[in-house]
Amino acid sequence: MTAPSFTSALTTRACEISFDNVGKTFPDSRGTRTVLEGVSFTVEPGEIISIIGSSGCGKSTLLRAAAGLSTATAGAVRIDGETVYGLDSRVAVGFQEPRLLPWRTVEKNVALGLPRGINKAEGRATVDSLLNLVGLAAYAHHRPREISGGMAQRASLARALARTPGILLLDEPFGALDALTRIKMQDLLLDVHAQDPTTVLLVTHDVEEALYLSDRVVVLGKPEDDAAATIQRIITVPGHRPRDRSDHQLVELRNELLAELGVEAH
Ligand SMILES: Nc1ncnc2c1ncn2[C@@H]1O[C@H](COP(=O)(O)OP(=O)(O)OP(=O)(O)O)[C@@H](O)[C@H]1O
Repeated sequence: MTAPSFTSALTTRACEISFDNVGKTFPDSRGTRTVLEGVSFTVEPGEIISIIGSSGCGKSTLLRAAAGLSTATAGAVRIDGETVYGLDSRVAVGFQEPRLLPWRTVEKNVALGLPRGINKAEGRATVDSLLNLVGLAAYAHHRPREISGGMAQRASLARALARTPGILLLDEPFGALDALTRIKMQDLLLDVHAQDPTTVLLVTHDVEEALYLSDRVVVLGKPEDDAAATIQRIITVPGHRPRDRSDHQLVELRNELLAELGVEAH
């Protein structure tokens, strides 16, 4: 199924985001603990990059630093060359939970993502077009409790897109959805990106999802158990989107990555 075309009143200008020797140290009961160290890579404008790695290795920590929700304790995150110091109007973030306001309708929740200062007519046109895009036009006046989890996640994606972000940061956005809904959401994200190719940085536990969606996959990991995590390798995914999920090259790469993450795949 192809999503209806998206005609926003606004246009996206995809940004570059770069990580320059990024590190993060947290205080803990024994003093401090360095979770991430020496992370350097650049996401080109319009590129989709996934970050994978075992649980607790620091994927969300890296994304939070990119979102300006926390600060890197070493190195810098830069958007189009400018260091990130806090929330940036060019960035939108989507999480595993839809985080919709329960007392607002779907339409009003999506409108929350609109950039400040946008005029009413433009805002309305953008929200209508996004609701169409994510297949929620008929549910515009419903409250979050009246729609399914998958629909709520689509509303959340629409809210992130309402900002026409130069960078879309997604932390396990489809992780809580059933397998079928997850596949539909992945294809929706690809449709949206094909129509308006913004820069996407996605954290996922799902190696298959990373390979299906991304231009490149960043593998985070720890060289030793008690060390900080850093980049193990960056893989350029073969082929072009939309990819064939059963492509033998992808299946082999998936098995190789799962083995690296400590899972034997058959
Ligand atoms: N605010 C914080 N204070 C102290 N430690 C933290 C804080 N946030 C994260 N950590 C620690 O940093 C490490 C990395 O956490 P993070 O959530 O980034 O990992 P992750 O790779 O996203 O994990 P998962 O895949 O399980 O979601 C964890 O050990 C976590 O306990």
